[in-house]
Amino acid sequence: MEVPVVDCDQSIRSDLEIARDIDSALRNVGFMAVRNLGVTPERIVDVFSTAKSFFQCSEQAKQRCAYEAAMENFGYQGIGEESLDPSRPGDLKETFTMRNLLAKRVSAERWPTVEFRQSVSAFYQDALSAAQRLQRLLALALDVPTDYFVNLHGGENITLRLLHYPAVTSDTIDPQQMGAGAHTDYGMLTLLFQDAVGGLQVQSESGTWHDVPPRPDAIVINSGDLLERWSNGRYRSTCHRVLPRQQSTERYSIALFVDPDSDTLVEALPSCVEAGAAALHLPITAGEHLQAKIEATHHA
Ligand SMILES: O=C(O)CCC(=O)C(=O)O
Ligand SMILES: [Fe+2]
Repeated sequence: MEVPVVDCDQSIRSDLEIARDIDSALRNVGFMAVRNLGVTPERIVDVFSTAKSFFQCSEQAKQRCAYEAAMENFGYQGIGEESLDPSRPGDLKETFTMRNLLAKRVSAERWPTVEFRQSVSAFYQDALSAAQRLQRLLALALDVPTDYFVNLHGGENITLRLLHYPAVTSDTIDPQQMGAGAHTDYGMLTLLFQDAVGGLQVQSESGTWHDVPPRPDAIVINSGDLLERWSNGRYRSTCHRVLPRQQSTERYSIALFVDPDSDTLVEALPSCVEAGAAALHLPITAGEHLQAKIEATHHA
């Protein structure tokens, strides 16, 4: 199962052609590597350097910005505090999560530094523009008005997350532990920026795991549970995981979870349900799905 590469360069292809490629990638794999979405390499380098400086701080400094509650979904979580696969022990990663980060909901002292906040905010804005471009292409593929998805994502559940997978030795970890346990993403889309180390894997329908090799020029994008529901199963919310960094180098990645506003009722779109057939799932509000998932995976 290869993750298809999709080029979004509008100067060489029409939106319709790009939308067709996205449609085919999300149908077949649920993951794609997307080039030319408009996030500049400089912006990406800057935010990775911000993430590195933060995770290199002392445990005490990081704990000053500790995550407090799933309802808020903001702050630092240390190694083992989350199991993306709740049947496994805690993930071998540390994270800094920022839901709705431009909304100034949390007080200034819960941010590591002013520079950190500026760097992640600038990155967030660029990554969000890229996400909105994809949402408009998906609206074309799914035959809804251009801004259908953009309008349902005002930001209250859009979440930026910095991730650090430290190098670990096999004698100090539980053999059941993963960098990130097998899971599907909860919302509409995830944009994932990864460094050159690798470790992300996607699962095929037969259960086999396949590497998603890092590409310096592409963003990894996958469809989540709520897009699977909107599309009545046409797009897959593919299970994925990150291997632990055993006896090797550490890894950094950054994810933007593009999740709908809580009161959005997510139900199969007419273009995805055959005439006379029933939809695969009952309608659900985005808020109930997202909150239940977050609460099921957090230990602390
Ligand atoms: O770090 C990665 O490559 C993937 C992380 C991930 O799948 C997630 O946080 O949902
Ligand atoms: Fe994920």
